[in-house]
Amino acid sequence: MFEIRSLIRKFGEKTAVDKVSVSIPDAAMIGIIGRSGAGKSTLLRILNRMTDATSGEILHEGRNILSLRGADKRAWQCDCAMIFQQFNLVPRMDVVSNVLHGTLNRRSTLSTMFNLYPQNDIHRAIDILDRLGIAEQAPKRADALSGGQQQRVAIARALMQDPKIILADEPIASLDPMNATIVMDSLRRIHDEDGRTVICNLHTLDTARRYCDRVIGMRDGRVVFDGSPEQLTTGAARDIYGAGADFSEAATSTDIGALEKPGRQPDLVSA
Ligand SMILES: Nc1ncnc2c1ncn2[C@@H]1O[C@H](COP(=O)(O)OP(=O)(O)OP(=O)(O)O)[C@@H](O)[C@H]1O
Repeated sequence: MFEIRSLIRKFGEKTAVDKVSVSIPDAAMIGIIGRSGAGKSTLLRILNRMTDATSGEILHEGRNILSLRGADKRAWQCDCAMIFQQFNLVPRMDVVSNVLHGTLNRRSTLSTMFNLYPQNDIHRAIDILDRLGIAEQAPKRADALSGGQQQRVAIARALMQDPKIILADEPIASLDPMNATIVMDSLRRIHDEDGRTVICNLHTLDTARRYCDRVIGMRDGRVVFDGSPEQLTTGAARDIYGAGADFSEAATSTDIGALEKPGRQPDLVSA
């Protein structure tokens, strides 16, 4: 479990994250929603220590992770893998080498320079690709794959780090509905089977409702909603998006919502 306390991040006059306090239990599957500029990416980047906070604390196992330096900071970043909207693969490199990049933090500079990977790591990378249904793509160049396949390679690279937490920043924003479903199914399965915490920034309500056990809504840097998908009514969504009475859920939905949610009753949504 980790606890975010009074987290603030300012960019000049702009407060991107404004006194956010949230507890994240172990093995959680959480969706963060909110309109563009609400502070979702900045929050995830602070969690992973890619961006510094202006003030506040993130407590984990008795330590404030915002104070970690050097090897301790790198160890935290290993425990806390990040997935991005644009996949961030090395396009001209083959798939398996991209996945092996997930081990960079624990390898020597020399072995990295000469692309020398232990046999065990190569087998593990292929096993992870197999788990994600793309083992046959292993020898191909990353840029020869579809967007959905590339995002699964990025997930495989994250799993190579054996992280406790996966932070996914708009992981399906560049994908068509079918590939978005495959990627979200993969993240949910990783959570269910491995007990890893998954925190996803999502810009569509239906995806958050369908895949997450808890939804956090941000508006102007603040947390304005924190509850179950069932509590995320149209009225609550209207508050999060700062919309008027003419707020339409369709504007924040993909076709994923049209699919039946596995093992759940259809969501009852009322204003
Ligand atoms: N490096 C930066 N320099 C200046 N301002 C920034 C920087 N990063 C973010 N911001 C500002 O902070 C606010 C929050 O941005 P952030 O990207 O966290 O929002 P978001 O909810 O993730 O939006 P989106 O879905 O569009 O990515 C925005 O007003 C943004 O312009």
